[in-house]
Amino acid sequence: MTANGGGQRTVSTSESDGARTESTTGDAPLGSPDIVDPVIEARDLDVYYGDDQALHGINLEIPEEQVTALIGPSGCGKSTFLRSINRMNDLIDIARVEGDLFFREKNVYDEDVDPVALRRKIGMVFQKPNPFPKSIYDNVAYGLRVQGQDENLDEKVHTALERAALLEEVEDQLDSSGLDLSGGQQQRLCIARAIAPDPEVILMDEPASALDPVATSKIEDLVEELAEEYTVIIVTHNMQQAARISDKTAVFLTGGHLVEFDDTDKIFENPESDRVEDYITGKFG
Ligand SMILES: Nc1ncnc2c1ncn2[C@@H]1O[C@H](COP(=O)(O)OP(=O)(O)OP(=O)(O)O)[C@@H](O)[C@H]1O
Repeated sequence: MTANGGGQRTVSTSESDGARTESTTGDAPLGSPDIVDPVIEARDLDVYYGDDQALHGINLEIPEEQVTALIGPSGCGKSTFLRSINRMNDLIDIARVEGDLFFREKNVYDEDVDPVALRRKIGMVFQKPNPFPKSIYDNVAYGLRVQGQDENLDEKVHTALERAALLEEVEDQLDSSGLDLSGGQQQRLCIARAIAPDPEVILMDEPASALDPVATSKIEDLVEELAEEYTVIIVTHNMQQAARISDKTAVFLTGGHLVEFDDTDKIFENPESDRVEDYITGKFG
């Protein structure tokens, strides 16, 4: 994978309200609310798989401690964008990133960024629950041990399970295999594993799509709770889910373009783009 860490970028700061307004080489999506001190910032981000361009000139600022939903039809690049944030696309040989992706104003594609350290700060939860074939305790402790964060391990494991709304259900069986839990519990275990190292951002790629309605509802409640402490970015196919749990919504449309980004209520009640309105109202996609 290659990346251009030195994209063109101009930033001006409005002194009146402290909000940043930016002009870049690419177009901002419609809507584009002023985000003060964004945690994640994409500037003219292009992603290619071989010769195929999956994302075109993405400009997006993600606010702190809110839930941002990424929605759009299949193949529009939602997962690609999510994976570019913590460099999971590095694991795909033919993936190539151009443009800038900042985490707290540091370009994550700079040469001095260690992707493993980055993923501690920007954790990820996948569509299909993927616990390790280990005990519940060891699933959560795994990342902490690898990172040498094993002082007060019991306390950290308990805290992570509690934050993932799983502790009550498993506290008497921490030595049992994580694989013996239900699908919904396994997904909450994966969330506990992701938050144990105390990240700032949690990326979620359709975390409830493999779950039944009750388990889905628990994950949705949990996502809203997590946003009190973490910045959550969630890909979902389920528009009702995006409307229920997110504060901001980014709409990607076919061809890998980010068309509109705004407060979730605005996107669902009165979007700027006719194409977004057609998508939201089910006319395509
Ligand atoms: N590993 C890969 N190798 C080659 N092309 C890929 C790869 N992953 C994704 N793509 C292509 O990139 C484009 C965007 O895919 P991506 O999975 O990011 O879309 P998506 O919006 O998340 O789709 P879905 O909602 O179906 O999961 C698609 O054309 C897809 O075929």
